[in-house]
Amino acid sequence: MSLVIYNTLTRQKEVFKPLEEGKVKMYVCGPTVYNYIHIGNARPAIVFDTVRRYLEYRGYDVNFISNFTDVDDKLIRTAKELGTDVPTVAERFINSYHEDVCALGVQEADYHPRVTETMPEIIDFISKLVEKGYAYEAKGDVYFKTRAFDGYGKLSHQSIDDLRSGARIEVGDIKKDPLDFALWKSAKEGEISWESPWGKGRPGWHIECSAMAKKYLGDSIDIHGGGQDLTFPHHENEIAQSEALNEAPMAKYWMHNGYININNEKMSKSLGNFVLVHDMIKEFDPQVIRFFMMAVHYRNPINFSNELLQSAEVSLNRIRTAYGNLKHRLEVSADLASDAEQWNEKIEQFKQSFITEMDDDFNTANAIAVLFDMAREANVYLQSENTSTAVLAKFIGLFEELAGVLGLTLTEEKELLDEDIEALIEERNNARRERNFARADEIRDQLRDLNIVLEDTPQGVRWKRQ
Ligand SMILES: Nc1ncnc2c1ncn2[C@@H]1O[C@H](COP(=O)(O)OP(=O)(O)OP(=O)(O)O)[C@@H](O)[C@H]1O
Ligand SMILES: [Zn+2]
Repeated sequence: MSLVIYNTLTRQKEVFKPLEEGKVKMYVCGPTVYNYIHIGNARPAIVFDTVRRYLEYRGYDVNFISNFTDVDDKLIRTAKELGTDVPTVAERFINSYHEDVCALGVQEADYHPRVTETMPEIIDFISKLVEKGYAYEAKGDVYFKTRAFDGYGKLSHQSIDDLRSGARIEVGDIKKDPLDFALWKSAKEGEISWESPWGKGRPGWHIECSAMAKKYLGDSIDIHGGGQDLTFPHHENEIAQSEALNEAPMAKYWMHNGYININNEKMSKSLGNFVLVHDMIKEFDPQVIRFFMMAVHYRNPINFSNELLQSAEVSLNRIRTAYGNLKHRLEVSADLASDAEQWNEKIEQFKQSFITEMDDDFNTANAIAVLFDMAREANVYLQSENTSTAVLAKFIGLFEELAGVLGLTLTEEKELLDEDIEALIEERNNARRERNFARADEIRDQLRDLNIVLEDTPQGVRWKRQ
């Protein structure tokens, strides 16, 4: 069986075959860092983190790049409102982005380039487009000449004539065609700006991704991803810029995640109907939030509600409980079983089913259903008193392996309360009095793993959190 991916470019599932065997070059459009991210913005972060994890699980060497848009109109406006400058706003929200998505189990990309550190490459890219006749300068701005690029509209499956009839030149526009878009914008008085052959200014939004993908991954990449709303115009424009310059397909597979809606309307900052990750993770276990996203196929919409989150919690707990019970049995019981081979085979089949589901365009919803089946079987197995330690360990190992591919951990990380710590210390004191040093050491190690250090003093045991 091989992995198939739904490609927005061809509107069908295609067998995944990377440009270079065993390697995957992947670029995902990242956030504009002028605010905390909402749960909708978290979806591409979680979806493409899972895509990356699964590709790695399947043995690919993945090079994953995701940008930060750290200068644009919204950042300039926010800086003004807060009475500070653009780099300060960007730094603050890049940090919060990392904190929020890290809580959701998202691993950092191999690199997160920023617009402000890619200026020479962006300016060079635009200059070459002007040289090749794909772009023109007008009053300090530079525009991409859309009609000069043949394939315009191929990603969003729209003809250039239809697009043109729907667009019109606004009053005051200096571009020649309504579909032309800005590659470079001249600076207004007092705005953050960079020197360029066209005077002081800053890049338009689309050009940054073309320049960064080329700089870090080369002219052609394997997977380009982002939210569905980026298909047009952002990704269409990226294709026009990159393919006009590089004369090579920008990406082989274009992947887009569906929306998180609220009351069937896209969650977005402009509509004001958003829930911030920053606030949500104070109330909900972030793993439950991740599970809730994984429970739906990435191309389908999700209508966000607290009830849906609560049911995700119940579902995740079913898997966690089975996993916890297996671990407990492994700790307390001897190796007693006889039909281990049959069970080992059964467990192996769960792994194959999980892979089959994920190979089908990363169908995490069905992959989770496999985890449920496995939890049910584990519970059946635990009903027998004669369990084999090898089978228990195999169940546990596979739960950890497969949950790990989805970025989930199955143990709830509860913070120990002071009373819990003191109770454990008391138990350790008793163990020592009874000369049960093995148990006493075990408790010390358990606390150390939770970053709690014990100090034996003449006045008794003292403890502190590290
Ligand atoms: N409701 C949503 N559901 C799924 N993905 C979304 C949603 N809203 C934004 N995204 C995605 O989040 C990523 C970050 O985008 P960006 O920072 O530009 O946010 P945005 O599109 O400006 O958000 P908003 O629409 O709230 O203003 C993009 O890939 C975008 O497609
Ligand atoms: Zn982009």
